[in-house]
Formats: sequence, C-alpha cells, structure tokens
Amino acid sequence: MPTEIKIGFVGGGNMAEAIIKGLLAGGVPAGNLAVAEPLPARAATLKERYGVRIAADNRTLCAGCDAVVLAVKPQVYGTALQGIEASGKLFISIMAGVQSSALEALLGGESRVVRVMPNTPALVLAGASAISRGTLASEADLALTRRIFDLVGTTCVVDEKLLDAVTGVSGSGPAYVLTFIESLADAGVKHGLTREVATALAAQTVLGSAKLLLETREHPAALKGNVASPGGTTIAAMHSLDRDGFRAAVMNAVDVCVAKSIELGKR
Ligand SMILES: NC(=O)C1=CN([C@@H]2O[C@H](COP(=O)(O)OP(=O)(O)OC[C@H]3O[C@@H](n4cnc5c(N)ncnc54)[C@H](O)[C@@H]3O)[C@@H](O)[C@H]2O)C=CC1
Ligand SMILES: O=C(O)[C@@H]1CCC=N1
Repeated sequence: MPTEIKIGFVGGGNMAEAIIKGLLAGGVPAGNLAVAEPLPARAATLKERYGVRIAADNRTLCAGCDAVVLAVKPQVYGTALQGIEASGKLFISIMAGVQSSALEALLGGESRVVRVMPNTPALVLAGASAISRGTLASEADLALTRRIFDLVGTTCVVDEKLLDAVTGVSGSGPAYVLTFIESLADAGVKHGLTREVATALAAQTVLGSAKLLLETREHPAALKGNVASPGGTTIAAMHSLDRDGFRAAVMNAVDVCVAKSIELGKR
C-alpha cells in the first residue's frame, strides 16, 4: 500500500471503521486518513480511537484526498455528494445496490468509480469483499482498491452485475450466520447448557466448519457426510432440517436480499 496516498471516508459508520482499522494495520499513517461524519460524537470517537483527521464537511474531505470511500447509506448518497469535485480522484463505493453508472452520472467529469461489497467481519480483519470497476476507473484503480480490502480479509473481482448476488451471499450473510449461531446456542440452553458455553460452542463450530471447508477445498456435502454416521444422530437431525425447509429458507432469504439490492439501485 503506498503510504503517501490520502484516503477519505464520506460517512464514518461501522464499515468505514472496519476499513480504517485495516489500513492502519497495513501501515497507512493515520494522518493520511480523514473522515467526514455529521454526528459529532461519532466523529470524536473515530478521532480518539484511530487518530484520523475529521473533515469539516464532505466537500472539504474530498478536496484533500486521492481516494474517497463512499460509506454512507444508499438512500443519502445524492445529498452527500452534492457539489463534490470529482476530477482526479478515485471514488470507492461500498454502497449496496448503487450502480457505478449512477455515481459517474452524479459526479460528472472523468469520475473514476470502483464498487466494493464488503461485510462486517472486516472489523476483525476477516471480511469477504467482492470488487468491480466502473467504466472510467483504471486497472491501477482496481488494484489499489483490492490492496485496501485485502487488508481487512479476502477479496475477489466480479462483474458489476453480480454485486447484487454478492450482497445476498456475503454482504448480508453475517446476519444469517449470526442468527444461525444464536438459534444453535438457544437450543443448547434449552437442553441445559449455560448461555456462555452454548454460544462459545456454536460460534466455534461455525468458525471451525468454515476453516475445514476452506482448507480442504472439498464440497460441503462431502464434509457433511463425514459428520453423519450411519443410523446416527446427525442424519436424524439433517432429516429434520430438510423437513423444516432449512435450505429453502436460506435460498429464499438470498432471493429477497438480491431483489432488495436491485431495488436500492433503482431509486
Ligand atoms: N453494514 C454492513 O454489513 C454493510 C454495509 N455496506 C454498505 O456500507 C454503507 C455504510 O453502511 P454502515 O457502515 O453499516 O452504515 P452506518 O449507518 O454505520 O454508517 C453510515 C454513516 O454515514 C453517516 N452519514 C449520514 N449522512 C451522511 C452524509 N450526508 N455525509 C456523510 N456522512 C453521513 C452516518 O452518520 C453514519 O455514521 C451502506 O451504503 C451499506 O450499504 C456494505 C456491506 C456491508
Ligand atoms: O443491509 C444492508 O443494506 C447492508 C448491505 C449489505 C449488508 N448490509
């Protein structure tokens, strides 16, 4: 990561904080990072925790940066970017749904836009991000964006049309997985475990299963088969999950999430 690059964040919420943490861990000096955040208490927290500069407003922020991360909610980006001078900068949007063409049209000029769909495990440097480049961004812009997001987890490059699917799988995915962990822990409590023990067992089971899958590169069904002994406990549980529509529930949730991402992009 070039340490001289100045990176600004429009919006200093959860995802901005995650990326800031990664950049600092990757050796970018705090003095080269700036945030424009309208909530004074939140801005003060970011300054105190990370030593980043706080810009007076979005225009001032953008004027002093080489790359600008758009980390506001999709519903407010129109007002957040009013009067911003786009030329000569890279805009990295992490907003769900918002197309690079819409940003290019709003920013005007030769605006270089790269889109990223990260996720909240970036906060502990274990995120998964998919990246795609707008029409005016260069290969170097894509490479720089990838280097930034490599600092907070894994990255891949996809066609922009697939970013809604990415949102359905990994962008929103932590919420599904955490609900699964919560349910598994609830079941443990129902059967007599303490909340603390049940949650620790459930969370480690998800972490360990993911690690097993990523390290062996086997198909999940094959690894699942290794758990299920003939006539044993697991296959009885799997039958119950299938009867209750577990897989369909997950796929339906992703359908709804993808549709919502597409809808956000049409506003
Ligand atoms: N939270 C998540 O899991 C993920 C979120 N995203 C995307 O990241 C973006 C940010 O999400 P979060 O960090 O979760 O939201 P957040 O609500 O934590 O942060 C947004 C921040 O923007 C600030 N803000 C509001 N209006 C502003 C304005 N006009 N100018 C500058 N700042 C303004 C808010 O005060 C807030 O601190 C969203 O567009 C979302 O689609 C993408 C992937 C995952
Ligand atoms: O819920 C949302 O809209 C954002 C985008 C992906 C995760 N959170």
